[in-house]
Amino acid sequence: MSRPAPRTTPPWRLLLGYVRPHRRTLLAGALLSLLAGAVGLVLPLVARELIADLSDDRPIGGELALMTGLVVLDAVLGGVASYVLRRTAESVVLGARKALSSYLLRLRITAVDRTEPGDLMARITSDTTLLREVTTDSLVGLGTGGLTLVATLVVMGFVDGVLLAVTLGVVVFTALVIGLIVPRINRASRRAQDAVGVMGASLERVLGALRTVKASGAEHREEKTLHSAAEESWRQSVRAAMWSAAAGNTAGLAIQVAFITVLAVGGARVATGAIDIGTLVAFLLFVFYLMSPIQQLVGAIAQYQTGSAALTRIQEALSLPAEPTSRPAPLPGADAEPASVAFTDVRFRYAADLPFVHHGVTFTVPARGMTAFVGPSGAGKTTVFSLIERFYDPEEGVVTLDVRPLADWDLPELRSAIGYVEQDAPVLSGSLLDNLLLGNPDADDDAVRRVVKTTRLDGLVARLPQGLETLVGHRGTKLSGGERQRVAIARALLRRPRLLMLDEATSQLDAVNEAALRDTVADVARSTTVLVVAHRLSTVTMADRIVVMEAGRVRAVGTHRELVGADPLYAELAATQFLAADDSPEQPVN
Ligand SMILES: Nc1ncnc2c1ncn2[C@@H]1O[C@H](COP(=O)(O)OP(=O)(O)OP(=O)(O)O)[C@@H](O)[C@H]1O
Repeated sequence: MSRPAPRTTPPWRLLLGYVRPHRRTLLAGALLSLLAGAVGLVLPLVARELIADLSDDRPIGGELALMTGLVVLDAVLGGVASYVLRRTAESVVLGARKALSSYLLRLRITAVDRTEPGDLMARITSDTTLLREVTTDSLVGLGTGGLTLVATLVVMGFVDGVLLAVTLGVVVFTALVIGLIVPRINRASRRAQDAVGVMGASLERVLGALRTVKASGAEHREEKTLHSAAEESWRQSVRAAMWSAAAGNTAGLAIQVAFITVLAVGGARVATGAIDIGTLVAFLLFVFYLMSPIQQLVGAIAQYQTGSAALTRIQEALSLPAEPTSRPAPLPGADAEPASVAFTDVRFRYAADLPFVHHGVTFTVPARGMTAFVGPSGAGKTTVFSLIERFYDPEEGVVTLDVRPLADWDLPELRSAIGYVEQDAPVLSGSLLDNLLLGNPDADDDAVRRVVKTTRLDGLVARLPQGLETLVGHRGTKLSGGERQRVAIARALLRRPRLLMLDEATSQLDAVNEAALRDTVADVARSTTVLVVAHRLSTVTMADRIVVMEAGRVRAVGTHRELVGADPLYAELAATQFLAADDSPEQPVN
């Protein structure tokens, strides 16, 4: 699914969209089960023949063979039908899961900021599962039940029109009652699924920070939140079950009422000679025969309500803003030129109801060399990187890469030019090698070895039992903070980016590793454009250019030496946090 589904799409259309690719198999399954039903209907007729032959002392071998054949055929047809239907239903679930997971991977970061990942996970795992029953019970039930109902009513019409009108009166009245119940099933199912989403979100929150939860002694409170979400889901599911049962029983009751009414009206008609007693008996049998399709239909409608609540939740996820689909772009080649970056009067806020973070940011970074961003916490330094990656778009002003506005870039092409080490240097579960290759799966062994050496991970790799194949645990918990940072840097370097962005990438490193990485970064900066958000002056003093930011504005740009003299804020930062101006190596501004 490449476009968000419009909010107005009714759930059944969405369902048909998922079912359409499997309509032939679904139809085949439905026909097979109808056929199995028809074979089942023939059996009593053969049995009647058999009994007649027995009482007339005629041989019954033929009927016995036929009945055996029919029983086997019925079982085979029924088995195949249920396999085909179930398989189709699983394919529908698969289709929905694939569409939804592809879509969620393309979500815009603005959408991710506004949603709970745990709830989105519940939509992919739990809500899609509900489509299985909707496909088989609901769609097939509606088809086969509806068909049988209509066929039976037609036959009943031939038997006696007046009695049919009486039966229809009862059926229509029941339909109205069930029509009142159905929205309640939908509402309760929706709330039950929402509660599952809340549970997913709470679980994700707790498991993502279990150490902090334990250290804060918050298990008990978190447990309460989880339990109350689980209980809410239970309460609402039970409510849905109650209304479903009420709908089913209403259908059963309606048949009894129809039976009594037909008996009374039919009896009167027999008394007046309008119909004979045989017709009345036949009609009453048909009334009972109606029970099965009506209950099948009611079951299908009730099931559809649960499914449509799930479909609505799926549809909501598919309506979140996403990035356009496009082919993955190749990484820049070894001879690719470094990129230049410029911000012109950029004004940006994370959401319309939040204050502006950038109030007209302007700076230019030429190709090659290292530019450091410094300034107080919250000044908007990390936001600069987020805008360059196009996680967000500025409200006003222009950001360019290679003098080309970012809006004119193909997104994968833009991102393939950039290596980005985030502030908290995330490491994904999997092996160390998986993590290194995340940004460049085609990197050869040599490149990996080189980058492992330059980021000083070689000691770690040698120490680990399975070397690069060692699993690093959920979020890289088996690594130290400094090791995680070096993995993140190695991953970014392996992409051979035209622009390398490091957000406090050396903050957790010890002095030896930091010095080594500083040399590596200085080396990289000779052939690539490097942007660093720096909190340490050791990083800053080696920069070719420093951009001092304060409260969403650029205060000053210059070298360490220039800024210590020219910018009071920078001088203060240097005096309190960093080093003295003399520590600056002689570096020209590009
Ligand atoms: N995803 C977000 N949604 C809403 N507000 C955000 C988001 N990310 C950052 N902010 C806000 O934007 C402002 C600037 O954040 P930013 O991370 O760019 O600052 P920074 O200069 O990098 O700070 P630090 O040095 O502390 O990392 C902060 O006030 C922050 O609360």
